[in-house]
Amino acid sequence: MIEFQHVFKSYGQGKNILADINFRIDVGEFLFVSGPSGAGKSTLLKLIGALEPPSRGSVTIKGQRTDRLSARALPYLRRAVGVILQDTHLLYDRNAFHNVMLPLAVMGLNSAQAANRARAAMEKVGLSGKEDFYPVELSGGEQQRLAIARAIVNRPAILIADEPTANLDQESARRIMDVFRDFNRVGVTTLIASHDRALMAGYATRTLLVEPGRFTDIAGVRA
Ligand SMILES: Nc1ncnc2c1ncn2[C@@H]1O[C@H](COP(=O)(O)OP(=O)(O)OP(=O)(O)O)[C@@H](O)[C@H]1O
Repeated sequence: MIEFQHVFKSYGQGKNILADINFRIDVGEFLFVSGPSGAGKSTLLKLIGALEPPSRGSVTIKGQRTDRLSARALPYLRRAVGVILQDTHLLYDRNAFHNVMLPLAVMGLNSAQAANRARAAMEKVGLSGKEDFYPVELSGGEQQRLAIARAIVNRPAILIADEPTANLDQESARRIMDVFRDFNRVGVTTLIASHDRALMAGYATRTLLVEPGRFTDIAGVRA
């Protein structure tokens, strides 16, 4: 499903953030991406989402090498990965429903089909009834769930999230994690970068530990 072979990543002329990374992830796994700030967790997730190319080595997602895809094929691969970045990138001048509808604009669905999908996505994250709310009218946890709804509306096979529970209280954080767990239970491969090991222990079964100059693949949630 996801395979890294001898992956190196640097930005511009800078030093390697990731060096000689190798791992495989099977369909349906739930992984915790851990490590100190600035070590490269977000970079690892961006390589999986085909948002950044590797500097060297190969990243294969669903049987396709991201560095060998044409500019036309890349958006199709990106649609297989639901991405929730640290900055949720919600559009603040559109209501919740229209934020979720956005990724469907390029899918060729008619408007009734698209609206049904968007409503279903909002229901799955517990935001039914908030369709008309603007992002500023939602709590931090609700904004995160809205970002998740937008990420899953295309029914991606892989979900990656960068610190989705940062700045949330324990209860809201658990609620977010339960949303990910429910998607994972229906087969979505899930990777979450977090600083909250205790929280992740209830969900993930494997840890990718990204430290400066070191990468460790650990069974269970540790470190
Ligand atoms: N687009 C970019 N251009 C140049 N350098 C970058 C870019 N993105 C990240 N970096 C650098 O790469 C390093 C790793 O950043 P990354 O965001 O992957 O770390 P992280 O482990 O996710 O950190 P945090 O936990 O603080 O989010 C940092 O030194 C950062 O400054």
